[in-house]
Amino acid sequence: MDPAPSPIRTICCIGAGYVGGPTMAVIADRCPGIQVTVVDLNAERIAAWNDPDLSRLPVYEPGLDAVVGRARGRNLHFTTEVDAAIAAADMVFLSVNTPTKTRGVGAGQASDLRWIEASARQVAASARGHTIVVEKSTLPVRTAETVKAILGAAQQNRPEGDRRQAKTFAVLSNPEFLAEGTAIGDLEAPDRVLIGGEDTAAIESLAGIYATWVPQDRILRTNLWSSELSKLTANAFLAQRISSINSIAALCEATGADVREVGRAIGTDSRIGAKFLQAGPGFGGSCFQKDILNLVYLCRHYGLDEEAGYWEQVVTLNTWQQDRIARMVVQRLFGTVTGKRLALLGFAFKADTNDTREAPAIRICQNLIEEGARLVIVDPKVSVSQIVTDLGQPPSDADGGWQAASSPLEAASGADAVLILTEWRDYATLDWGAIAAVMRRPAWLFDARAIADAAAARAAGLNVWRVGEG
Ligand SMILES: NC(=O)c1ccc[n+]([C@@H]2O[C@H](COP(=O)([O-])OP(=O)(O)OC[C@H]3O[C@@H](n4cnc5c(N)ncnc54)[C@H](O)[C@@H]3O)[C@@H](O)[C@H]2O)c1
Ligand SMILES: O=c1ccn([C@@H]2O[C@H](COP(=O)(O)OP(=O)(O)O[C@H]3O[C@H](CO)[C@@H](O)[C@H](O)[C@H]3O)[C@@H](O)[C@H]2O)c(=O)[nH]1
Repeated sequence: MDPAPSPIRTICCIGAGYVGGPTMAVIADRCPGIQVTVVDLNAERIAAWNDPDLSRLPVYEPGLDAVVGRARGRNLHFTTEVDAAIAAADMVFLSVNTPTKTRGVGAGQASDLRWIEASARQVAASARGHTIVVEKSTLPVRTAETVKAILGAAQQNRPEGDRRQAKTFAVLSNPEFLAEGTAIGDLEAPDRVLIGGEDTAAIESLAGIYATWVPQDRILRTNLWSSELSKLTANAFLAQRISSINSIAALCEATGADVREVGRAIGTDSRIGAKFLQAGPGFGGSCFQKDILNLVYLCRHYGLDEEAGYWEQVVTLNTWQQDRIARMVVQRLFGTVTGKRLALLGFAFKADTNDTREAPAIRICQNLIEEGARLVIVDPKVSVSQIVTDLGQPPSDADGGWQAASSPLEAASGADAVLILTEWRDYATLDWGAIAAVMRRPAWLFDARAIADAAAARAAGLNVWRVGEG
């Protein structure tokens, strides 16, 4: 029989990123009796988490500042002292990055697990007594085997004569389903919490933490492999819906149908559901593409080539949608954008985040830069230095260059077109009369999010293209 679950008093989370930071902040907020320490090798990031000015946290998420403000210094700590935090912890979350491999076997598809391995080795070296190790990162199915093997070697690696208490470990999978921009709401009221494992006491220790604020029927327990695979599968299904609706958007444009009407018509079927049917410039973010490619790689690894091809098509269609939008802009601007000023509204991969990882804006901008356009980019949360990194070139006013603007009106000044790429709420209420007045005619609005007031833009004399509108 498994021993009774022991209450958790100290948590260490390795990785103070978009997941580690908000997730641990909510746990600390909801469980004042648990000391939570978030560690990272990146000293700059840790300093930002400790910044007394809560508007300067390294992750922008609505509501995060209030949660951090309540818990930080009380039972929520951010530090670079990784080993000490692991040694003090009853439970260690691994919340490190797992990007797609860029070289070697599986490059372009498989997950790069070097950070998971390094953090597991650090836990193996620094843990004391019994430690529950929780995979919070998104991982290929069966990664827990690797984590267990590394932790298991901790005992064997002990120097002879080491009389300290033996180290023991339990490994759990507890993937995170938060979406950026709504992370705090998702964490405070999740659809479900998923815990995979073999050790019942460990599972119940972790379930006990969540049960502080999550109803029991939303805490799902599975085996390790189902838990790991469920995370990849959830993202694959969500991304598949976006590629599906984007493919229909193109057909709507060609036939006179309207993708929003089609979305509403199919979304009211309770078997389909209304969510994730917004056509747009393609999905971005650090997860969807990486996780589907990982699924593709796993299918191929297990000899399931047809399945691999099926899922791969979701990513292919997404890239096609981004290229299609850039091509369409060029085509409508008389086949050339060389030397033309184009205002780009929104650079983040979705609204309410400063994250630009895999943002569709990056590829669309690169395509337009390649065509010689002069881009003027504005985003309420993305820094100029981030855009420099993403586009791989500093601002310039040359053909094939980009500059930053501080408002949509400034970006539109002298422009032939405004292109909306992120659905920031402010873009729904832009003053099209004022914008049209400063643009060069004939002028266009290309609304890849279908968020702007198209009637007002048309009334102001702009030509309007909206994604999915025939
Ligand atoms: N971003 C999301 O919305 C989201 C949602 C659900 C799941 N995930 C998954 O969660 C994981 C983390 O994602 P993220 O967006 O927070 O990544 P991130 O890059 O923002 O953060 C990861 C952090 O881990 C740190 N790190 C790496 N190795 C370390 C080590 N050995 N010791 C200490 N720190 C180390 C890095 O410095 C970095 O700050 C990924 O597997 C991702 O797929 C992400
Ligand atoms: O109808 C829709 C919904 C989303 N998107 C786009 O899809 C991308 C991803 O959006 P979203 O899923 O809301 O944000 P993420 O933060 O990437 O969250 C996803 O990826 C996370 C990381 O794995 C998971 O935890 C979440 O459950 C999953 O929703 C963004 O570019 C959105 O603009 C659309 O184009 N149309």
